[in-house]
Amino acid sequence: MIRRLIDVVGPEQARPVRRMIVALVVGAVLQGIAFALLVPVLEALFGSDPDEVWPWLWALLGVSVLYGAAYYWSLLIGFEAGATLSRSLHHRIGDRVAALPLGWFAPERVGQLGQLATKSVMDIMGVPAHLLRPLVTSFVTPVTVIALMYVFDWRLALAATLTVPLIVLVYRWSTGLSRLADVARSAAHAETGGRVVEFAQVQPVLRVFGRGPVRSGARLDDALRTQTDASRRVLVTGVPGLVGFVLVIQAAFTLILLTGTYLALDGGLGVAKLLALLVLAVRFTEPIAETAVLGSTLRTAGAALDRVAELLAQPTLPRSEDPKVPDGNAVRFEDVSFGYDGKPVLSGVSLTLGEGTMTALVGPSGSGKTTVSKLVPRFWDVDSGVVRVGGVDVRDIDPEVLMSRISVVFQDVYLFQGTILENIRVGRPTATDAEVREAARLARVEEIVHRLSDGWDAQVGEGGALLSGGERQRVSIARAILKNAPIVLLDEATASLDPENEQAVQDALSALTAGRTLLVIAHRLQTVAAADQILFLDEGRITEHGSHDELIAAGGRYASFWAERSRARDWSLTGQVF
Ligand SMILES: Nc1ncnc2c1ncn2[C@@H]1O[C@H](COP(=O)(O)OP(=O)(O)OP(=O)(O)O)[C@@H](O)[C@H]1O
Repeated sequence: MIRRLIDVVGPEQARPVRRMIVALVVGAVLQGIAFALLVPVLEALFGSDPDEVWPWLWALLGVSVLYGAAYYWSLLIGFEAGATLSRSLHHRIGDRVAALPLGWFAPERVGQLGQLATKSVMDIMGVPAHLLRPLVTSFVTPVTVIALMYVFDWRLALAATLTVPLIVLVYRWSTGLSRLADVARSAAHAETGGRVVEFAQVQPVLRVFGRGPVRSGARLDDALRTQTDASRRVLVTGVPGLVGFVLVIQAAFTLILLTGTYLALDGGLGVAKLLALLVLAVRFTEPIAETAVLGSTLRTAGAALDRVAELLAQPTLPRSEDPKVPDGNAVRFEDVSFGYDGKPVLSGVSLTLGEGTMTALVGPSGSGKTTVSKLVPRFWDVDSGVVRVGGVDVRDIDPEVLMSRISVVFQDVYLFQGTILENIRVGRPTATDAEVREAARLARVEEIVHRLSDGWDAQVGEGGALLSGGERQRVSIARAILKNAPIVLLDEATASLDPENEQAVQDALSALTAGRTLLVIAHRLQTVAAADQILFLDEGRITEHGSHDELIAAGGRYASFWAERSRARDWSLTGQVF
């Protein structure tokens, strides 16, 4: 646990943790010595000359004062270590997150990250202040006590030593039992959390289809039942372990008691010394018994450490040692293959997006269109082949330079809590107010602003919840216009927009895309018709490419698709139609 903690906080922040451990060990040894001094104190008190007690009493007082000082010192370091730990963990998590490839940020990961930066960090912060002390004390104090017992009576000390392996075994057995049940309970908690969210999200769909909350309610009920069962299992499996551990400690004490009584009856041990050693034996077992209740807290902290360690071990986006500057803004894929977690998605894709031209990418759902667009800004790196921007492998371009050349407009637009202007300014934080307003005008965001009661100061709500889908996309296009990057990657909205919004989005796009290298994942007839070239992607391969006329003349899948869709009135190039 301590080694994992030091690994996670990093070597430079490990010093306060190490100092804390030293303070705790010193404190625990002094505590053990103070307990052991009770033996000569009691012996002297019950002996023939009670005055002999004074030197021992002074020694006990001295050790107790030193123990108090060590305790105070460890408390101070504990608080300092907790604060340093939280700062260092947040920095390390933040640095790693900033260096992770953009593809890592799937929605579920973002949720986990929130948990990690709050709850897991809190759990780890508590380790120095609340866990290290009992952990160190429960080990070091009994060891000191046993070692000093050997000074007073080796036979009783031996009896105490013999109980140690048994205590360790039972401790391992009891924590092993609870660990399995704890894991099941954590999984059940997570599942219930997910079902509660689903239960809330699915309400509109179920009610619209007249089903009521029955099905998802049943799933939630199942999850709650599993959670209750898992919690009961924690008790059922945890309690025997706990009771077993307490019993073995009692047994250890009884063994020492019996040995001592036997030795006293035999005349080999004085009653005063026996009493004193029994007091010592109590001090030997007490700290160990206290660790029994720490099990679940220890596992929680251990799990938090594992989660943070896992994030810190995520590979970051490799940066070139010798970055090159792209010459121009054409984009080329050369024999690119790529897969997610070993599952191939693109194989042998070669394509060219000429500088200042528009390319429409069409194909069935799941054929890999979005993946193609995400390889350009290095959301992921290719498995084989090369993606080039301006003739340079994107892996050899400084990531900031690469991103400065690319604007991305996805379907799922995220807006920050704030005003519309603040949201547009994200495109180029150094832009003047006039530039931001001009971008807003070109993307037809001005019209939205006029409709809102607070005008430009209106808040968009978290995630842009107070705007419609089409309006959010217009704000996102305004951001891209303000950024003024020469390469634009655009995932055209599949969701139907009302005619007014649709026209506004089209106008906004025209303002954004004029004269740029444009890759558009096309879903609308007019977009495909306007493209300089069309690429047809099927199962991760470009199966057809050319202009609209060429592809129609070739009579391939694009042509049949075209014929079919031309018959339909409100058509779209989404996957279901293929
Ligand atoms: N982050 C990811 N992790 C794992 N698999 C993924 C990920 N993103 C996409 N995939 C898988 O890769 C394949 C291609 O997905 P992609 O989104 O590129 O297709 P698409 O042609 O854009 O589909 P659509 O038109 O439906 O958006 C799909 O099978 C998808 O399930």
